[in-house]
Amino acid sequence: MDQQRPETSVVSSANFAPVNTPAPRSDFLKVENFNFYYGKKQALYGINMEIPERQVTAFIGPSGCGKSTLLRNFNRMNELIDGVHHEGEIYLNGRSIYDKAIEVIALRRSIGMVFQKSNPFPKSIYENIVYSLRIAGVKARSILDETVERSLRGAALWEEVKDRLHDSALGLSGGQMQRLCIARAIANRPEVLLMDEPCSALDPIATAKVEDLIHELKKEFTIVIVTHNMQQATRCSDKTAFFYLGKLIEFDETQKIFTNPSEKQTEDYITGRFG
Ligand SMILES: Nc1ncnc2c1ncn2[C@@H]1O[C@H](COP(=O)(O)OP(=O)(O)OP(=O)(O)O)[C@@H](O)[C@H]1O
Repeated sequence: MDQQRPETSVVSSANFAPVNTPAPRSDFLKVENFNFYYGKKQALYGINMEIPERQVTAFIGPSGCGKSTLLRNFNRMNELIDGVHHEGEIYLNGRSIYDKAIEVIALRRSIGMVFQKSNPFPKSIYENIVYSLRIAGVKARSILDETVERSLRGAALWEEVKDRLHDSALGLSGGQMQRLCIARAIANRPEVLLMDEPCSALDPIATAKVEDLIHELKKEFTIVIVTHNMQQATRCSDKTAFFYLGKLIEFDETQKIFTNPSEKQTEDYITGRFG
């Protein structure tokens, strides 16, 4: 999918600030009449939404309402589960992610994912970052080194680890490991970054660092974050989607959702009356 990246999206390796980037698309990720089933159990019902480019979109809602299921459909991760099927469409930058010409591995490179629990490989910090480049056969030291520095700077981790790049990633703190996983995801220069409760295992200081990072990263990436933390949604996101029982109840500007929601169910949820 790399050929779909705008050619003008030149990135400064120092701060990831885009230069001469064209106007962002309001429907960069587009979900159309989407239903999803685990076997006979339907988990998502008739989802329609347009996720804007280079903004942060938060998914909120009570446990089991389908937030992670939708997130995992964006890079077709759910297809790894036996017996699942879907109806409807998801488009990335105007192109169906189910297009037969699209390789799922390339799609997952374009749509990176960071999980609730950080999952670094039991390898050095350096090797964690260059892992997918090595699989792709990249050998040039200069490219590998540049990718490591760019990605670690992008994940606000470079200064903390630049002198121990060849130490095990497992020796990092929990917050550093999570930023390493973000660095690993952005090493592939994805178009979208999916984050499934990325701070739920972190202390408040590490959480604040990841939230600051999200603000920086949205200059370059389209971000979708699942969170149970209402304050986090208000601090980090531009738009918020509220899900309940597999349905998208309301999707709007974050400020509107949290100050003047249109739906009673949204209001009940954000005021803590259920869920
Ligand atoms: N692998 C699976 N097999 C069968 N059912 C599943 C599977 N994963 C999720 N489900 C079901 O799909 C529904 C939606 O789950 P999902 O994990 O997407 O919700 P969620 O909103 O992300 O929840 P949480 O906030 O607790 O992570 C739930 O009823 C859940 O039990």
